[in-house]
Amino acid sequence: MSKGRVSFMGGASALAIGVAITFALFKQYPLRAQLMDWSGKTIPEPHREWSNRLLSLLPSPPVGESLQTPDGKKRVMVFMNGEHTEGVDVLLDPENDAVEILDTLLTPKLGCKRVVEMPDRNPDEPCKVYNGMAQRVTKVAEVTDGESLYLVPPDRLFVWPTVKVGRRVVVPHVKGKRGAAMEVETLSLSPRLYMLHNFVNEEESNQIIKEALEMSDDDFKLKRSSTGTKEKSIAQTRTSENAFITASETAIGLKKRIFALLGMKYVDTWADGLQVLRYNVSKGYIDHYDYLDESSGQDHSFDSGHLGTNRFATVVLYLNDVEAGGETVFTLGDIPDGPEIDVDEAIEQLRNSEEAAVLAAAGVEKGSWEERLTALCRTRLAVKPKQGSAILFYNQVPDGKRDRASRHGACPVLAGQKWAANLWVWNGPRYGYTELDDHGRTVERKGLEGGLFKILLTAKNIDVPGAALYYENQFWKEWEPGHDLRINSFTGHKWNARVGDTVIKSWALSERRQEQTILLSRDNLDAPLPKSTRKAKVDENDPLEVNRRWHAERLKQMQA
Ligand SMILES: O=C(O)CCC(=O)C(=O)O
Ligand SMILES: [Fe+2]
Repeated sequence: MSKGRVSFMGGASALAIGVAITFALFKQYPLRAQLMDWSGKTIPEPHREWSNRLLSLLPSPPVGESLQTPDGKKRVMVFMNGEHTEGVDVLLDPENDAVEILDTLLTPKLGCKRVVEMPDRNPDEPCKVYNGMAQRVTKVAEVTDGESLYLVPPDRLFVWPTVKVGRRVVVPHVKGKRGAAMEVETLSLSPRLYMLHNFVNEEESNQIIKEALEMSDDDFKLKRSSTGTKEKSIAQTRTSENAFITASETAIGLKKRIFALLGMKYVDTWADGLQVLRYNVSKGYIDHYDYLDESSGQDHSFDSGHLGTNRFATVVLYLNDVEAGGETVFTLGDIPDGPEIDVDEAIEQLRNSEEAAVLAAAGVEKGSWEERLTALCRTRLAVKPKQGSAILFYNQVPDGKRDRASRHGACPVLAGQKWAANLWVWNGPRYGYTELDDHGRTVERKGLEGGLFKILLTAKNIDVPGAALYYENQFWKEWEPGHDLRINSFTGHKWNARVGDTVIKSWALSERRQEQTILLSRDNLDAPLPKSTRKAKVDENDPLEVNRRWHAERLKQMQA
């Protein structure tokens, strides 16, 4: 709330709006705050210019104040996306329901507008209106008297409001196979972190674990993570085993449920695959950000605060109960009570506790990241896994910029085993499914109109030694004769085979058939084999080579 800018005025006044429809908006109640601009100057009623500056409008009603809603009207508080202060008090008239233009009326009044001005987009496009359960509302009939509404700019996504820690909201519209009601509980305001109670049931959890264990495809099956490493080596800072489940009925059901909870329409390419994680004793994941670096690629803009796309929200599903440890910790998060304990002191405390022996027995050394993280897990904002629950947090703030407070890690397991699954949801098509348009905006790759069709591709090399498979210009995998590659692909994808730098064969997948095979053999090449099939020696530190490795790794993850 913008303290110091609040003034009160008596009397009542109604704002006439220049539209033929008679929604009663901004009715001023006795002792309610007046409209003012950023400088604190009161805006005289006849001259109210509704601009972005007016976002500092009104404080929430004083707690405990009860004001009667005039007969037949609905009284709501309207806030900007993700906010819970500086809302405006609005009266809606259900009689105008037929008009269905809630957005158009509310938007200019709060100064809600596009975050990024685009020459080819209408600057006056109204903001979308959501209720506090992530449901889009367009008619007064869908509004409940007394509830809060949220305005979401046309180029942004709804973000769950953080009203206060401990607040619980039931979400009956998010369907799932469950007995008990699904509830969203606010755990922290910064980062925006929520506990999703009863989000997955036991049967689904077990099914996902089973599918991860049964997976045989080399690229997706349960194995040590290679995130942040050179190809084929394993990560030392992420010691869980991961598997990507991309297409099973249970995984897709969970993905859809997550999108519904976020208030988003389900689009497969707006999320990575469901990633199943298994952590044994002492295993964890160092604190990190889920969003990708803005400099990560030239062919995609990761700048989500502007025209690009990046990982927007993360949901971590807890698939079992963990005996000890295994929390998800937010190392920069606000802790509800008590002063923050300094890291060194926390490590000291840990070394004097019984847990130190557990870590030592598992080979965790003093001074290691595992030790530091375990210490932080005891002293920072941390969520204990509980079968059936999940957490949601946002990696971006409501205007799309990266949220530095979203840094988190997986605490080393201290007893038992932890099974979890995560979904990284993007604020648009994810990397690998995009191209940049004339404005540098990340858009869905052309040629994919009409919907993506998923293809399980088998790549067979009959007799061309030294070949490699490329996804457009990006290295995918070494592809030697006799070693079939199994790939999840989509219509519109372009693959090619190279020997050294020479493209010897290309394929564009256009057929909407589920299982397809591409064949590489000496007698069906597009270009002759280069003279020497011996591969050029690679300089590991060459920036292009570093970039190529990065792309190959990211793509493998995102392809899932
Ligand atoms: O396992 C967890 O609790 C968190 C995992 C995580 O942060 C990730 O996979 O990005
Ligand atoms: Fe993460």
